[in-house]
Amino acid sequence: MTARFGARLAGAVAARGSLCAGIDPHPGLIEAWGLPLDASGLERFALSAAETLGEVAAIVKPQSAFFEAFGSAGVAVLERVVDVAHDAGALVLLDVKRGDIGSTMAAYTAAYVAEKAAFTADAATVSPYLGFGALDAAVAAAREAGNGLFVLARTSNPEADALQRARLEDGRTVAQSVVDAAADHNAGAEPYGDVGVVVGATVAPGEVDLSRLNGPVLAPGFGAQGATEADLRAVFGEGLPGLLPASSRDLLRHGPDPAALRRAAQEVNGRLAGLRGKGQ
Ligand SMILES: O=C(O)c1cc(=O)[nH]c(=O)n1[C@@H]1O[C@H](COP(=O)(O)O)[C@@H](O)[C@H]1O
Repeated sequence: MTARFGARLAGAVAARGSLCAGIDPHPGLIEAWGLPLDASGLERFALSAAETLGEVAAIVKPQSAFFEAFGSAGVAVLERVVDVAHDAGALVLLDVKRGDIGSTMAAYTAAYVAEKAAFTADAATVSPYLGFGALDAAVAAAREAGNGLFVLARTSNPEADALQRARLEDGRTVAQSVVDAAADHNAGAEPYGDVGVVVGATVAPGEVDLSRLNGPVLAPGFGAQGATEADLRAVFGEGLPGLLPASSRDLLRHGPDPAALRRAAQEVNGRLAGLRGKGQ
C-alpha cells in the first residue's frame, strides 16, 4: 500500500530538500523562453519545467490558472505536467485553490485528490473561506486516497490582511482558526499529518502559531514577492517540520536551459537546508 501523503512528503523532503518548485507559466515567461504564446508554447514550457524541476525538487506546484487560460488544450497540458513530474520523481501539489459548499467540494475532490481522481496529484490547495467545515468531506476523501490538502490560512498577498487578521469572538484571528482546524485533522500523525496550511513567507513574524499544526506548511512569497531566507527564519523559525518554501517566477526565470534551471533549484534547496530540522 502506498504511504499516506504526509509520510511521502517527509520522505521526499529528507531526500531532496524542502523547496516547493512552482510551475507558473506566465505569458511573459513563455515568451522569455522564446516560445510562442499559444498551447504549443505552454506545452513546451510546462513539460520542460516539470521534467527538470521534478528531478530535483521534493514537490512541484503547477498553478492551474495559467493552464486554464489556454482552455481545454491547457488543461490537457496540466494533466501531462502531473505525470511528467511524477515520472521525474517529485510529488505534485496542484494549485487550484478550490473552495465551495460541501456538495460541490465533493466534485472538486473527485477532480483532484480523491481515489481515482481525474488528475493524479498528491495534494491540492483549497480555500476555507466558505467555512472550514465545508472542507471536511474533502479532507476525508483525500486521506482515504492517501493524498493531502493545503488549506489557505494566512496568504502572502497584502489584500488578505484585513480578512485573515480579523478576530473571532474567541479572540483568535481568522487565520489562526484555520490553522487550528487543520491541526485537529493532523493530531497524532507521524511524522506529520496530511492537512497542510498555506502561510505566506511575507507575513509578520508571530502572526500565526503553528506549534500544534503537526502538518506541512506551504510558504509562498519567497523569491519574486520579496521574502528572503531571513524572512522565512523570522516567520517560521528553524527546524519547523514540513516547512515548504515555494518559489515560482524566481526559479523559472532561469530557463529555458534545463541545466541552468536545475542549478537554480539546487542552489535554493542548498540555502534552505539550514532551516530544516533534524531528520527532515
Ligand atoms: O497557494 C499558493 O500557492 C499561494 C498562496 C499564497 O498565499 N500566495 C501565493 O503566491 N500563492 C501561489 O504561489 C505562487 C507564487 O508565485 P511566485 O510569486 O512567482 O513565486 C503563485 O502560484 C501563487 O498563486
